[in-house]
Formats: sequence, C-alpha cells, structure tokens
Amino acid sequence: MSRNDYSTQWDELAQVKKELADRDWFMGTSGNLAIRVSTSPTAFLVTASGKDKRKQTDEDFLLVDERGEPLKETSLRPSAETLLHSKIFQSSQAGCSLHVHTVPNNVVSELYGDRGEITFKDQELIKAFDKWQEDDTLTIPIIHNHAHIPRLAEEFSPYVKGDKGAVLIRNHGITVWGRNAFEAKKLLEACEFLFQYQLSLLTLKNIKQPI
Ligand SMILES: CSC[C@@H](O)[C@@H](O)C(=O)COP(=O)(O)O
Ligand SMILES: [Zn+2]
Repeated sequence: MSRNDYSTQWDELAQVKKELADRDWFMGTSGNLAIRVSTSPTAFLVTASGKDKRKQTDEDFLLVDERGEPLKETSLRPSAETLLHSKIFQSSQAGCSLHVHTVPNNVVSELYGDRGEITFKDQELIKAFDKWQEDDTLTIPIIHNHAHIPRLAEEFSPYVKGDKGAVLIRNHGITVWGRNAFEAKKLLEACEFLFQYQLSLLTLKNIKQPI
C-alpha cells in the first residue's frame, strides 16, 4: 500500500490531531490516535511513539497491521499503546480511536477508580452515546493502569462491546472510539465535558466523596 492509498485517512487523522492539539490535550508527548485503513485484513494508521503530537510532520503516523506491526520498513515506532487500538479495530467495526491524558480525566479516574466505573445521568451530553431517554445512564469503566501493555490491552478488551465506547485508565487517560473520526472526537469531547462538570460540581458543593 502506498501513501496515496490512505491519504484520505491520513488527512482526516491529521485534522483530528490538530483539533485536539488546539485543546492542549497532548501534554508531555502524551496521547495517541488511530484510524482504520482497511478491514480484511485489518490495517490502520497510528501515531508514531514519543513525538510531540502538537507538531504536524510527514512522520506523524505509520501504517500497521492488526497486531500493531509496521506494514512497511520504517525507523518510526508505533505508539506504545498501539495494542489498545488493535483490540478496538479487531473486535469492532470502529473506524477511529483516540487516547488523551487530561487533568479532568485523570482526577475522575482516581476519584471513582475504586468503584471501577463512573455513571452519568440527567446529563444532556450522554446523548452523544445514543442515550436519548430521560432515565438513560452512561457508564464509563475505569481499569487499572498496568505498565505491561499486553496486560493493559487484555483488561481493556472486554469493554470493546461495540463500534463506539470509552474506557478510562486510572491515573493515565481515556481511550474513546467511534465509527469514524467525527464520531470518536464527538464522544471524546462529550466525555471531557462530563468529567469537567462532575469535578466542578463536587468542588462547588464541597463534596469530599464521589457521588
Ligand atoms: C510520555 S507519557 C505518555 C505515554 O506513556 C503514553 O501513555 C502515551 O499516551 C503516549 O505514548 P506514545 O508511545 O507516544 O503513543
Ligand atoms: Zn497514554
């Protein structure tokens, strides 16, 4: 496959990357992004490891197979967390997955980490996840931040139940996926809104325990 064969996906991922960078969601080189290029066999573009994702270069992404191995000779290393993106693309029809570290997602993951999840109700933005009914709830699982990435990917894997979803990794960040880049970004923004809301509410009400 030549660059021409996936220039659309490249440009789309570059655009999302720029928009997330504009939000300052890539502090300290954190974060990684992936977009599907083909389904059978699975192939996807993923961010190169260790780079400042706020910068735009011709070496921002590399093409990898379903196991996250580069499909072409390259000096670039795929993201350290490529295996999580692999799990998503292998187990669903998702087209794009996004991983960012923010202070709100980290604080929420720590506050609610012992519960293993956080649930939102009576919040307009849960509609982003197709929760349209008045009694609907949105639950985001929180998993342990295993340093061993295959172990982390194993714990992450059962939560990939559909073409869209979100998982918090405790004191690390969030991984969100959707059918395409537009949807993945929408879901990520909805999650970050909900986290910021929850933290503001706890602060303003002076609530010490998670509710
Ligand atoms: C430098 S801290 C962040 C990393 O440990 C990791 O969690 C991360 O999100 C970025 O890793 P990367 O290999 O660049 O995709
Ligand atoms: Zn990370």
